Amino acid sequence: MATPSSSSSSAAAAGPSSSTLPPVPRATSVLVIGMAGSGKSTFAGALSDYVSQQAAQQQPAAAAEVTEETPQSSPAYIVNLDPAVNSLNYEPSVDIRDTIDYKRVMEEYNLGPNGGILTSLNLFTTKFDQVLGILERRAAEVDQIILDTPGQIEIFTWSASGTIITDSLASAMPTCVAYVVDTPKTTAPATFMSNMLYACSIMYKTKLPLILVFNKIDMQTHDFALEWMSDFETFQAALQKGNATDNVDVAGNLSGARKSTGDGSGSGSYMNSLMNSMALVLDEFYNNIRAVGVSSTTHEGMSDVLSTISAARQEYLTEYRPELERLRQSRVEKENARKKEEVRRMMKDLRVGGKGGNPAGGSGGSRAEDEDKEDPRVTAMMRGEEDYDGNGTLLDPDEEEYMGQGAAQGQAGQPVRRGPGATGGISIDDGTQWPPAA
Ligand SMILES: Nc1nc2c(ncn2[C@@H]2O[C@H](COP(=O)(O)OP(=O)(O)OP(=O)(O)O)[C@@H](O)[C@H]2O)c(=O)[nH]1
Repeated sequence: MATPSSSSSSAAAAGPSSSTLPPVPRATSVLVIGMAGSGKSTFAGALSDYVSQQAAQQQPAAAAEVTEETPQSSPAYIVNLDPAVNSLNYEPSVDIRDTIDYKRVMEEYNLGPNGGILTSLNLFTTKFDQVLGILERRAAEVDQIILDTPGQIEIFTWSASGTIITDSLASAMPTCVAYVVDTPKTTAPATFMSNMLYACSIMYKTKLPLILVFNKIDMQTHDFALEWMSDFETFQAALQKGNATDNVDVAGNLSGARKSTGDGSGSGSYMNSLMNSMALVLDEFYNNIRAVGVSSTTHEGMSDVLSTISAARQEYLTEYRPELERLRQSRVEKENARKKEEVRRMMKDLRVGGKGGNPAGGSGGSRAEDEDKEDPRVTAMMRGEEDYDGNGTLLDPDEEEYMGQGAAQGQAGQPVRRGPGATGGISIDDGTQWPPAA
């Protein structure tokens, strides 16, 4: 839930009105990503329920002192992006299954289950601009927009459609990734390390604030994970207790079949030393990452999740958004420079063989000087200062307006004809003719 303080700081971070980005909306979008069965859907539904309960509790109390500026909590908005899910523990506001029939996609394209999910997501992404339009409207009314992703993690994280969805969302509103970890299944050092490397790669790829959500803490506390992340030596000690793939219970005892050899090397010594090195590499990741423990079934830890989402929103505003703004600005500048260069080349071409007049505004100076000068008409058109019909609408060549424009430039009120059999050519009002007369 975005707190009042986060809302006001969002407005401040929205930056000057010259920003090329849309204003910062009230909502934060949360992309729920995680390994199959980690509890993504259960977590998405639980988060939404929790936000609704909070809203219900807060609103009667706030009713007496409500002003127009008071931000009100409201239920989250959920998007289901998993086309293959059978049943959900929440009612999605937007559901990929309403648009795409995953089983039919499999039949039509002769695909297996994963190919079917990927193709369904690709097809859905072609409509994502419409979905984004809906989400942008909703972003003014709710605090959270939760997106539940497909079960197979790589279908979303390593596909073009996943990237398009993530990037579009992140350009429209504050966005963070909630990386859901199945805590009871992560007590083996090797599984833990794999999960952390995956989370790190997602953060690296999306560049978005990431929250590690240790789920299912009703079954297994996540304290061991926090300890491994904050103290390298405890992770090393867990490795030395035995094979890296053996589970370590809460008290640090091995629960796997193979027990420690007692010599401290463990049976997979190459793997252990590799993981030792990787744990050191991940140190920087651990130092800066936000981690929370939650039970999606009992709602334990949900309030921590909400405050962590608020912190992630702040990180988006202070780090991701300025970078996005800078990239947009440089893209706009490059595009303007490209257009300017094209116009300059076009004007140069028009001068070739032209009679006397210089459409680029030259007036007898050297050619190099003329090339550097801007034609005021062109400059005005590029800046949109002149009455210029370049509004993106395709002009119908048969329409009067178009013929009229030609007629103004053609001979004796005759429209200019182009293409095969054209006789008029292009005439510029200072007398230059293209193509030049033979
Ligand atoms: N005990 C407990 N079980 C949970 C919790 N969260 C999810 N589960 C269970 O874990 C199983 C998988 O949960 P889902 O929400 O379907 O997981 P998912 O990641 O969305 O699954 P896929 O999308 O199919 O990969 C279900 O049986 C849930 O009931 C939790 O916090 N505690």
